[in-house]
Amino acid sequence: MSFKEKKLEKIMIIGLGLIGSSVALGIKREHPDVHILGLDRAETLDIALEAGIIDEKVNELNVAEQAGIILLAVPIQATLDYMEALSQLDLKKNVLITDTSSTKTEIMLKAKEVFKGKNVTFVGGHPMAGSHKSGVLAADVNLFENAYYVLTEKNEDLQELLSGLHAKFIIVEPKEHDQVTSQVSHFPHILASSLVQQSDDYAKNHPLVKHLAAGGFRDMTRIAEADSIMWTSVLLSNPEEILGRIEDFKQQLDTISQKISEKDEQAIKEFFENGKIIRQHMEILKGKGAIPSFYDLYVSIPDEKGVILRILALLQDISIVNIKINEENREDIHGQLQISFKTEKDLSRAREMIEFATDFEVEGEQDD
Ligand SMILES: NC(=O)c1ccc[n+]([C@@H]2O[C@H](COP(=O)([O-])OP(=O)(O)OC[C@H]3O[C@@H](n4cnc5c(N)ncnc54)[C@H](O)[C@@H]3O)[C@@H](O)[C@H]2O)c1
Ligand SMILES: O=C(O)C(=O)C[C@]1(C(=O)O)C=C[C@@H](O)C=C1
Repeated sequence: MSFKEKKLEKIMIIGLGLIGSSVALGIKREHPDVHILGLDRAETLDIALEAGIIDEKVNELNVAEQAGIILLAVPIQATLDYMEALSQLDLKKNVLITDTSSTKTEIMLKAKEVFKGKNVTFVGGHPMAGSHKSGVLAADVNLFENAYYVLTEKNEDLQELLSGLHAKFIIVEPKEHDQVTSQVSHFPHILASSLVQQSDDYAKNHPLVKHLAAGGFRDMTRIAEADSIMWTSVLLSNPEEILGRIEDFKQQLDTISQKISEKDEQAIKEFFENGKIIRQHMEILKGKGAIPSFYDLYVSIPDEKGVILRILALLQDISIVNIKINEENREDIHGQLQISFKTEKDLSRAREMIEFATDFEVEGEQDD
């Protein structure tokens, strides 16, 4: 049965939080006539129905027997439980099931176990975009714009269904996925939470810690606000790879500790130079990875009345996607205006206008 025929079927999304709701919005953007069944807690479903994210609330899993495609967007342990439960139902012939979990090895082993010999196609999925926010109220149709969407295998129907997310599909083996995400996602979340807890301990004798933290600390710790249930599930689902990253990081810290103890100026300088070059050449800075997902211009602004309106007036003929003010604790700079554009051309035009009309420091995509 092709997607077109499946599309006449109902799509079921289990878990209408940040990811499930954002996926639903993306599906509807491209396929407004798809009928989406939603399963979640009652209050979440009420919001999702009211917001047009789903078309029908369900509170029984066996309604899945009506669906041609089922998408799981709940924490990993719940995903595993649902896979088990779904395998016991009389699902549609050739039903397509996919998940969004932040790990893949455990999920794919489960799929092999419970759907073996059944008329089910299970494709592991993982959108490499998200937020520290959670829940249906955090839903964002643009969440996956320009982000990678990992699949464990190519599937035309699924990719067509999800085409409205405007993500880039990439096929990755489950084990490799869990190794890579342990480095760029799972371990960073541990670091962020450790850093804020270490700082909280230190603040007991140094209360100014809670006041003097600036943009660097803010950037490093945003994800410490992420959902504890989700991240507990992630760590328990990928323990070996994550423990390996922790051990490796301990060695990194030991190395730099030794250079500091030896006051090895050259080695310390190379340490930071190396980090700078690596970060500048990572895809995330080019808007090709998940974040910042668009083309971002950073304008350092003085603490002057009306300065932001003045900048936006200059850009009134350019399409702006998002504006953010990042506070800075620097003496001469009140903050940094982060202006996001959909295209590099818009960013370049905006940069030219601001540099022509002001003497503000401007940085953008072009800066390698
Ligand atoms: N948050 C991110 O940045 C991100 C990014 C990519 C993938 N993911 C993955 O997406 C999945 C969902 O994460 P999220 O960020 O949307 O979390 P979330 O907390 O925003 O949403 C989870 C939703 O699932 C519901 N839920 C939980 N247990 C349930 C159950 N047993 N039955 C029905 N509904 C249940 C919750 O009520 C909530 O609405 C997770 O597997 C996570 O690993 C998260
Ligand atoms: O953007 C964020 O806040 C995220 O944490 C998203 C993020 C990550 O980058 O680690 C979190 C979990 C996912 O599985 C994928 C992406």
